[in-house]
Amino acid sequence: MLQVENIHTFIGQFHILEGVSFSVPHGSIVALLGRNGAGKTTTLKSIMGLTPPRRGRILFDGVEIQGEPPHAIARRGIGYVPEHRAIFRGLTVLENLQLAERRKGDLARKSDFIFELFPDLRRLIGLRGGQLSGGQQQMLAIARALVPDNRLLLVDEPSEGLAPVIIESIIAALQALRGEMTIVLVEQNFLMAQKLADTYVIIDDGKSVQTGRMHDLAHDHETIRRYLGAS
Ligand SMILES: Nc1ncnc2c1ncn2[C@@H]1O[C@H](COP(=O)(O)OP(=O)(O)OP(=O)(O)O)[C@@H](O)[C@H]1O
Repeated sequence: MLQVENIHTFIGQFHILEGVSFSVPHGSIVALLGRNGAGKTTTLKSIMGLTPPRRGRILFDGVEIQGEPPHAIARRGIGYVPEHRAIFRGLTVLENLQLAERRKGDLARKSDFIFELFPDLRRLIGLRGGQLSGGQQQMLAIARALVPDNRLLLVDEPSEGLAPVIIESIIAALQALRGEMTIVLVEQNFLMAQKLADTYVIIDDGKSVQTGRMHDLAHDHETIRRYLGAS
């Protein structure tokens, strides 16, 4: 579904991505792993056109999308759940969801599906974003990406700053999306990545250095120590 081919991305004069390549099969969950500052967020932003790559190709359903503006890339059916959630704190849950509509009636069409996945959001519908807990904000951020007809979700560090029990509920929700959505997940929490992802891509110093099956990585202590800095 998604093919990232040797992309190079600059931010200002800084050469941040120096060759990132990976592919995302339809219906799979792919985890982008790597240390802080390795380039995982920049990879997601490059796919979305927010920091467009200067070199390389990005194909979505076989069509080159690099160089298109972010709104055009989103309209192809790619949803972005950014780091730190970026919900509108002064707007209600309902208003946050309404703003995510791409076509009139999107929310009405999707609301049963969304509230089945996140029952808490129905109860919280009138509260402002800023009144929600971190976990509830994360659920809203994911729900927002489900309002329009997206087929691919790019989710950046959904576990960040959340308690283990809340992380479990986010894992369950993303697990429930399997089959409906193809997902690229950036995650520092190795256990979360391990529970969700089919395959992994390790990004180190702006380059993709290793890919494989997530199941195999869990036993590869040398790779984990070298690139992820975890025991
Ligand atoms: N606006 C910017 N200006 C300059 N350098 C930047 C900018 N944004 C990111 N970088 C640098 O690009 C590199 C990659 O950052 P990126 O956020 O993609 O890493 P990451 O792997 O997602 O790590 P983290 O988990 O810390 O977000 C880092 O060295 C970061 O300092």
